[in-house]
Amino acid sequence: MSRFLIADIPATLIPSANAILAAVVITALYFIVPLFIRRNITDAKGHSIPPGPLFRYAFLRKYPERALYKWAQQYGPLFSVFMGNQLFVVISDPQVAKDLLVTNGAIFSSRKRYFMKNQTILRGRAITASEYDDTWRQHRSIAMKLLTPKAVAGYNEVLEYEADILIRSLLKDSRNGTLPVNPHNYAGRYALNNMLTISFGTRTDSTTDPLVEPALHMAMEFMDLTGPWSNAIDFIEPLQWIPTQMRSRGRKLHDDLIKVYGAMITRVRARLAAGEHVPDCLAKTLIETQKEENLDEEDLCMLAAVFTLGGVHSTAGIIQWFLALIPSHPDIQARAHEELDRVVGRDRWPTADDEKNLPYIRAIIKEVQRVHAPFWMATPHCSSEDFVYQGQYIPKGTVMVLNCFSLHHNEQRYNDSFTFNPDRYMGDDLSCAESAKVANVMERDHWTFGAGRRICPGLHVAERELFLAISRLLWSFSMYELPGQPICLDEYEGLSGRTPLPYKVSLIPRHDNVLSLVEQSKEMTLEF
Ligand code: HEM
Repeated sequence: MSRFLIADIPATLIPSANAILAAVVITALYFIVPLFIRRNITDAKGHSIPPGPLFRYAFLRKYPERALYKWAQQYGPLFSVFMGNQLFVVISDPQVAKDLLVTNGAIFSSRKRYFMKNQTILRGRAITASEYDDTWRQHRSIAMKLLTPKAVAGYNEVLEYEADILIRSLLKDSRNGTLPVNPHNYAGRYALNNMLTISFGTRTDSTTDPLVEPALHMAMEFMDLTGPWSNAIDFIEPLQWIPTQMRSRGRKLHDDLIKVYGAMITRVRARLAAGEHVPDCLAKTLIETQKEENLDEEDLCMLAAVFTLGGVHSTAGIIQWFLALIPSHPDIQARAHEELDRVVGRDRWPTADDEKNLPYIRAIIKEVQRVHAPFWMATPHCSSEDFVYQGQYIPKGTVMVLNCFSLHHNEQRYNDSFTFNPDRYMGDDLSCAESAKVANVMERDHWTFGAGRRICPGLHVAERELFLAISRLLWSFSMYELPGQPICLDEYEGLSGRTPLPYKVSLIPRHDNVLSLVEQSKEMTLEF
């Protein structure tokens, strides 16, 4: 039997070491390069996905809106970018936003099953994490019943009371304006109490109440873990299989939400069972309709939690941005004070009824929302069917991003868009909810609450809260930066919901009636 020896192969047929090396490199590149370089995707008719940057990204962690703004200038109002294997399409033009998210809302209203937010923390629940399906419709419609303009009118007394308490706590803790304050916990407790009242019929009675810290911490942790661009773990699947710190934080947050809000649901249930009076609130509605609506315990917790997750950090963030901005705009502050003195006078607080007569205050609030929208990328939607828009292909499963930063700095819509200028909203009498429905999309005030079928269901209550807090802050105080401590307006905290870096502000009461009015409002402790 003859044996085959390498030596028998003609020398010309034996690959050289260089050729082997080249083959290995080419094979490696064949498999590795696509992991880093975008690929074109076309439909059967040859339509390509929108243009976009050459590379794929694992995350865009710090200030992603700045990258989106640059790319929008380079690639146009509809561009695409790959995060790992996930295709993102970014909308930076008002008409495109309307055409896709509103007119074609049946196709562009789902949510991607992000690993951190949707799968780990909220487990597909809490409205915001549900795909566009019957569960989402059912849960959203339950929540909406508590958030209609009529329902909000019913909470007016509570919201006004909490606005009094906000002013009272600031005045007290600043020793009538002699000490500077960091507004973080005050704005946070104001928004938290409003949401606790609507969700559980309860409130916290001081900034040191044991619920304030965990509730604000969970809201902050949620914002930090759920940035739509910030987590490599969302886009690189193998990272999801190993026990990383991110994964543990996500799981812990899920467990904490169930523990804290589950205990509160249990408390409401026990009180109802004992025949005690429980004010009308989300938890009561959920418990009473649990069987009929076929909700399990986790649905209850997550639905109750989403009001504080969605409604605290956002509203409190805008109040903090307002207090950060206004001291460096003394002319704007003076005009607001003049309007309040003229319309409301100095003997009483501004109330919700005054809103229509305070156009400049309304304009300030809209302008703060424009220049400091808490969510520069709103909450991304996801397409549930293939779609071709103006010759560009958007495959099913694409993450659709509303690029609010670019929309809010569109020079055609907002002249000198990087300047804080409330005057641009003078003459705009519409609420944010009304403005979201205007026929000419170039006249919409801003995109802070998102767009289409997923638009924020809490916008009526948020608008009322913001009006009461901001009009009363302006009515009560003159606001100043501390000498040598300018407040930073460019940097911020939060990978999803943005809040200013910690700062202190000096709040000087404008007149004696501030003191006498707050003395009339006592902090109320509710039995819970
Ligand atoms: C100034 C305060 C607020 C801002 C800026 C804000 C902003 C947003 C944005 C941008 C979205 C995503 C919209 C979209 O997908 O197109 C959203 C969704 C949502 N918001 Fe708000 N929000 C605020 C207050 C509230 C409040 C007070 C509540 C609850 C009472 C709330 C509950 C929700 C819920 C449940 C969703 C998910 C809706 C869905 O997926 O169908 N938000 N919000």
